[in-house]
Amino acid sequence: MPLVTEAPPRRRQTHEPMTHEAPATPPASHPAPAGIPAIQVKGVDFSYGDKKVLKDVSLDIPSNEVVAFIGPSGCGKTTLLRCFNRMNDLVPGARVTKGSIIIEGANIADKAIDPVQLRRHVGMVFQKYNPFPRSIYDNVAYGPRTLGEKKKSALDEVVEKSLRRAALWDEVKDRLNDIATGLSGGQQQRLCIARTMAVDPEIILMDEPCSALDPIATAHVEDLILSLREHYTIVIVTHNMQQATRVSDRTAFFYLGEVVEYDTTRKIFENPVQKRTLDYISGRFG
Ligand SMILES: Nc1ncnc2c1ncn2[C@@H]1O[C@H](COP(=O)(O)OP(=O)(O)OP(=O)(O)O)[C@@H](O)[C@H]1O
Repeated sequence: MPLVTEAPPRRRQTHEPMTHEAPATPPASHPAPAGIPAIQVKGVDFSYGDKKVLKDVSLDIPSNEVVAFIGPSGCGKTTLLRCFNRMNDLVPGARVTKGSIIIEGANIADKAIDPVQLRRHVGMVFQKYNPFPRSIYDNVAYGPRTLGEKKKSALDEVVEKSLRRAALWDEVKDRLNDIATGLSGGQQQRLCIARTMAVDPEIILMDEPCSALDPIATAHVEDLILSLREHYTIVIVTHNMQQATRVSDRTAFFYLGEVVEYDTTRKIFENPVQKRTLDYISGRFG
């Protein structure tokens, strides 16, 4: 089903719409047909109060790719990421003042879009892992339970599937009732990714997901990101340019609220067109 009932179906037929009417059956993942971007950003300006922080940003994020946002601090990467699931709605005075963001063929600013449903389609993983102080099982089962799933067998299934997808199952299968905050940092971040996946999003936003992790835990999460591309579209904000080269298919370089250059990651890092991109990736500023 599409995000809004009046739009023609463009993606998964079984997916719950982002409008208020929720179907009873949990959806299955079906990536968009090739050629339809998962996210289209068209000429977006964004302001916090009267401070404009994004200026005429346009880019298409293809389905089932990993797209990295890079650029110096304060250039608007996280702001754009948080536009994709309307997290900025929670910030007083924050708003898109021009342009549109299209996900699954629907303008996500449309009144028919329910932000809660939108956040099911567009999940988010934060910089600082933030599991609930409850069991490993309960963390992953939380989303499906909130959506009304009560059957133990169905919850068991989604918990196992999500933990397997997060490459964590083998490490935690014998202690699912242990408190989640007792896991290592890297395991907690992978648990948060499993929790995000448990409600079957199509897009996962990651805001510097490895910045609080040591190199080994970072490597695990990077491997995970690469394996998840098969099922999800991933947008990752990172300050780590090696990480962008390791995990992403495309990279957007932001500077002072604008997208200076957006291309395949190889092109951005090996042969950028813009001098500012070259200066940034070669460490001349930032
Ligand atoms: N809640 C807010 N209220 C007001 N201004 C904000 C808010 N959040 C961010 N900003 C400002 O918006 C601009 C862009 O911030 P944003 O966090 O999107 O940049 P960023 O590129 O992600 O930076 P970093 O890499 O440091 O996380 C900055 O000038 C920042 O100070």
